[in-house]
Amino acid sequence: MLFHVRMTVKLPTDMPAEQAARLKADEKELAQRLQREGTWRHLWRIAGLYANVSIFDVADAQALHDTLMQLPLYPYMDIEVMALCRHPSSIHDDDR
Ligand SMILES: O=C(O)C[C@H]1C=CC(=O)O1
Repeated sequence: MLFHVRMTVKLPTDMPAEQAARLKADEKELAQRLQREGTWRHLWRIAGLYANVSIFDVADAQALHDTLMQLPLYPYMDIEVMALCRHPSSIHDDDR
């Protein structure tokens, strides 16, 4: 099942730089693993914002929830989710 996810990162302004750098590095490692595994299908920066638009490919809403909760930056993100289904005019066989 595909989900459109928008994540907006809001790190506390008083977070020590080292802690922020560690969180970002851990997030990057997991994000890249999930992309290699096919779970995190698309990851785009929203221009001008510390935010992204992503497409996740997971079994169901529970699996998406569990994946998002694992993200190191999860406690510092606002997350909006939209469930997606196949568009009848899509030419992409893997849109499901
Ligand atoms: O930078 C972000 O948008 C937040 C998060 C998502 C992937 C990643 O590496 O960090």
